[in-house]
Amino acid sequence: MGLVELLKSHILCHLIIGYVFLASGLLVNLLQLCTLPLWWFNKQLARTVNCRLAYCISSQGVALLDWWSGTKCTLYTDPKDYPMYGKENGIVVLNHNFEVDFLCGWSFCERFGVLGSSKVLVKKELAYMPVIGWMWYFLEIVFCKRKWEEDRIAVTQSLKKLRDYPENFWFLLFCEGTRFTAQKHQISMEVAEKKGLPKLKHHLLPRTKGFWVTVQNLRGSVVAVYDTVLNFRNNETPTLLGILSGKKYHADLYVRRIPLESIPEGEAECAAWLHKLYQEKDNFQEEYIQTGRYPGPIVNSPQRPWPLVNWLCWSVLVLYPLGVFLVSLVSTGSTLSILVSVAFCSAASLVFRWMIGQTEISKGSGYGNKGNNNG
Ligand SMILES: CC/C=C\C/C=C\C/C=C\C/C=C\C/C=C\C/C=C\CCC(=O)SCCNC(=O)CCNC(=O)[C@H](O)C(C)(C)COP(=O)(O)OP(=O)(O)OC[C@H]1O[C@@H](n2cnc3c(N)ncnc32)[C@H](O)[C@@H]1OP(=O)(O)O
Ligand SMILES: CCCCCCCC/C=C\CCCCCCCC(=O)OC[C@@H](O)COP(=O)(O)O
Repeated sequence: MGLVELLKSHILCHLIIGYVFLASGLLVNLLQLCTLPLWWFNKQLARTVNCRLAYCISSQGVALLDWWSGTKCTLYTDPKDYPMYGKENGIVVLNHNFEVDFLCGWSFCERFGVLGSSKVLVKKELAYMPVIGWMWYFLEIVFCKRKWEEDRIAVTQSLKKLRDYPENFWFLLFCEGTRFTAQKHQISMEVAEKKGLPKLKHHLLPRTKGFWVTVQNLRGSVVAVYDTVLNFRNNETPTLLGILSGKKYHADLYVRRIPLESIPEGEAECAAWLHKLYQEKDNFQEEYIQTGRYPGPIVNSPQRPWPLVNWLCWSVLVLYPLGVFLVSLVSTGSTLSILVSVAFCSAASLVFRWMIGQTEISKGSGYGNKGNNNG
């Protein structure tokens, strides 16, 4: 292991990265809170300002993936569709097998200039997470309880609000509703059998209601569905802790652009369309496993330097006062103030570790398991 690798895997580096993320993130959350009065005077301006502020947070995740760990993300897509990416609103349908799929998603959003405005149908539990959950609130992210009777009205209302959003956005849907595990797969295939649907080898059976309600409510504002399949080379299953330790991975993303007008309007027809899409996704996944490639050519989608610039700026801004504080603490601080500071740093480290834990599949929800949500 070289010196740089050793440094990247050192806990002190992780603590510094965690401190920069939490301190800058909470500052941004505070700035977002200050934009509240603006919503009454100029809603569109408030939304644009919040997109820029959110970029300051999510692009730190991209900096970690692209610049710190050096992970490469390769895009397979039709070159004819490429110029449209980032220039129109799209619904992204992605497989949900990996702990860092959201980071790869963010990395592509960054490359196409839609990182600050990107949206997702996300489980309500994440709304309470400091920094990211609070940032999402100001981005008008759509939260769901994964209980349709309770979600139907709230999700529809949130989606309707996005119709006049002033920035181009991608709306991410993990239609499987939860991360892939062998047990959840087996249960969802039992459901597929009962419903007379063909079995899927690499995906859980998609939940169709969220997709239907999203397509219906964003029609006219969203132009296309981006069917996307994500995989990592060499059968790797990357983790956020691995990325934090500087481990380099190689992601391959397949994107297929489908015009929204080709998707049926009726609920049953739309559901059938989505089931067919997942059968096709399953075939692309199989092809990747067999050949290490997707259909279609690789298109160069270059990284931009802004996530790194943003990260360095925030690091200077929050590390300098920390340094000054630590020097004065060591030189003049009482034992009590040193103990309080140590306790505070330990609590912050625990919060950061807890946030990372939210990405770990082994700590995932029981949604989709037997006895849980219609399983
Ligand atoms: C060029 C590059 C392009 C792209 C780049 C890629 C991406 C970048 C884009 C954007 C990035 C933006 C942000 C990313 C950042 C972070 C996000 C990170 C993670 C958060 C994600 C989540 O939180 S996922 C969980 C929440 N989301 C969802 O659940 C969405 C899917 N779910 C639905 O749509 C649901 O329908 C629902 C949530 C709306 C309602 O849930 P409910 O459970 O009530 O669902 P249903 O009513 O649909 O379920 C009941 C029906 O399902 C049948 N059933 C029962 N058991 C099962 C089972 N085990 N599996 C499957 N189906 C089952 C049951 O029989 C019912 O059937 P019906 O016939 O009655 O419908
Ligand atoms: C330079 C600093 C960089 C910091 C990098 C960012 C670190 C942020 C730490 C945590 C980010 C948490 C984001 C959580 C979003 C991902 C969670 C997720 O993937 O949810 C799973 C959900 O779909 C389904 O849940 P279940 O599978 O049912 O359970």
